[in-house]
Amino acid sequence: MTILDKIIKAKKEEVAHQKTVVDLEMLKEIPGFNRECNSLKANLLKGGSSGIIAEFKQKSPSKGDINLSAKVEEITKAYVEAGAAGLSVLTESKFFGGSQSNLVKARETNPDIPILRKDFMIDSYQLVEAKAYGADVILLIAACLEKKQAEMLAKEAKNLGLEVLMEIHNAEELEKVNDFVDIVGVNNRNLKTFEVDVETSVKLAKLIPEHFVKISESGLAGPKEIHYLRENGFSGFLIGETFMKTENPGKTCMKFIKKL
Ligand SMILES: O=C(O)c1ccccc1NCC(=O)[C@H](O)[C@H](O)COP(=O)(O)O
Repeated sequence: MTILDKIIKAKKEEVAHQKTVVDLEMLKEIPGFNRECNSLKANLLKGGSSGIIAEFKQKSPSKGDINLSAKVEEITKAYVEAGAAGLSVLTESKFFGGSQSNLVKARETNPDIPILRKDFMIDSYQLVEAKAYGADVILLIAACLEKKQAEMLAKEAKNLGLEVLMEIHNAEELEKVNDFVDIVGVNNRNLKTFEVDVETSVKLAKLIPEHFVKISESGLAGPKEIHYLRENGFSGFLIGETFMKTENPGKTCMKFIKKL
């Protein structure tokens, strides 16, 4: 069983359980559900944008514990002050130590910044959750979804006013990118070996249709890589560990952005 298989198995169980705790109608009554979303796409395309999507990530399958004592309000506020174009908040708990409550807190602390709900989306229930708890953008991982399922989830997300980021790891997965997708993300992390290689982004960029906003994800460690990726057509850069592993993630993010 691959790590992705394990995550999706656990996610199916979690979603089934969650539906029995908070049903769809209850979710739709949460005030956040009727919010107007902030646009990550617009922020990434804005002149002078850092393009940095700064992630709140406390642990991961590849690195284990990263920063378990981190406080989401403090760090996301500092990321925004540092000039991040958007935030990414992990809500997957078992493998990444995330939570819905972190998403809610990040939203309350930072009302105007686009927030990506970073999770493994397999069911429309999770889209309603994402909207209600404060996300503006949802992630669809091509490797976890059938083509039809990806299209249905993307369409439903758009109907809720959310933006859609679809993540690919290879050229074959590009065929799952559909007309409802706003942003295509190339993940540099090989999910079998956990190795990261920026060349994955550069190679795939040439195959992604021009009209999609492109972001590069994972393993980004320094401004040089960001310049190289910009030269290759990327407008956004999703960074977690490089910031979160330091004593002061907000300060590290600020120093990083100043060097861009
Ligand atoms: O980070 C992992 O170990 C991981 C393992 C399996 C599936 C997904 C995984 N990461 C999700 C992400 O996309 C990253 O959190 C994100 O791109 C930031 O990456 P990084 O800057 O390397 O923390």
